Amino acid sequence: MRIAVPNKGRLHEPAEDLLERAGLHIVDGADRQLYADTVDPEVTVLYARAADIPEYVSDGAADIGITGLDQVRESEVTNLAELLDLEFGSCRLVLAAPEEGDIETVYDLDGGTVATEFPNIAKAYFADLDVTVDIAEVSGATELTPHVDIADGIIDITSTGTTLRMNRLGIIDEVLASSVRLFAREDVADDEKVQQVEMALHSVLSAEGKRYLMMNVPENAVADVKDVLPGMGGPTVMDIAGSDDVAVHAVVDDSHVFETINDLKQVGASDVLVTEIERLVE
Ligand SMILES: Nc1ncnc2c1ncn2[C@@H]1O[C@H](COP(=O)(O)OP(=O)(O)OP(=O)(O)O)[C@@H](O)[C@H]1O
Ligand SMILES: O=P(O)(O)OC[C@H]1O[C@H](OP(=O)(O)OP(=O)(O)O)[C@H](O)[C@@H]1O
Ligand SMILES: [Mg+2]
Repeated sequence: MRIAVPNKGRLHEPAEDLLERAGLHIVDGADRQLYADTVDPEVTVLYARAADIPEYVSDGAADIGITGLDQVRESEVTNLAELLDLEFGSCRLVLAAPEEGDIETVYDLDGGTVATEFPNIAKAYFADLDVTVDIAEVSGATELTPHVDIADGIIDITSTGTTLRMNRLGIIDEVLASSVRLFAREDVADDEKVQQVEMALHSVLSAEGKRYLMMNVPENAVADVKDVLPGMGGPTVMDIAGSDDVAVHAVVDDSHVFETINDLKQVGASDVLVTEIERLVE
């Protein structure tokens, strides 16, 4: 089973980091530039450009891929199944035009030209709205094109909005909200190995924003402690050898930890430990 992972650019590091945290450690292979082994002898990594990954998975060069939804849509391959939203690389593909120009809605672009690195997404977007435009395909610096009379508007990625602002371009419409996805070729999506990888990555996402609380509690205060804990399911209660206290363990949302610890102290808990959770398999 082969996973295609971005080889460079902004998605490379977070994608590798996620595999690491999921326990799918990458072992230095002979040629890490192209392929790498993982701790699981049945799973290898293929490093590829973010834009090529959907095609590679579709064609069988890899079985699973990690890349942006924008790249999956642009590739127009139809045999992929999305397994997970990996919740990084979030951005929006937007239609934008010069702020001081006379283009205020998408319909003002009818008969005009739009520059983009995403010609297939752009064509589908305008076809849907029945707006006729020429698509000028560019490979970067799209934001410049309206200022050098190459295009009337653009469809491009924005995240902080800095680049659009610097180029005095205003957003007219959102074309696609994107983030990085885990996807597999449909014919292998239900395979055991694919499911195992999905579960491993999912467990990392599930643990995000959660904390593990451990504390000692007098036996007669356990009911009060349970009332205070907002955690998932009931807490785990364990005897402590040679003590009248019991140990209570629970998983709590990070956003509730501050308040919960104060409440726990009030009802008699002591020696409260808060730790991070690496993975959570539900
Ligand atoms: N602000 C952003 N700009 C560009 N891409 C983003 C942004 N935020 C998230 N992404 C995601 O990252 C993908 C771009 O990956 P790519 O490998 O091209 O990275 P890059 O950092 O733009 O590298 P390159 O130097 O090759 O342009 C996009 O398709 C999108 O899914
Ligand atoms: O809203 P912002 O935070 O400003 O981000 C958007 C910009 O980032 C990307 O460019 P990138 O840095 O990838 O350079 P590139 O055009 O060379 O790919 C994208 O093409 C936009 O230009
Ligand atoms: Mg880029």
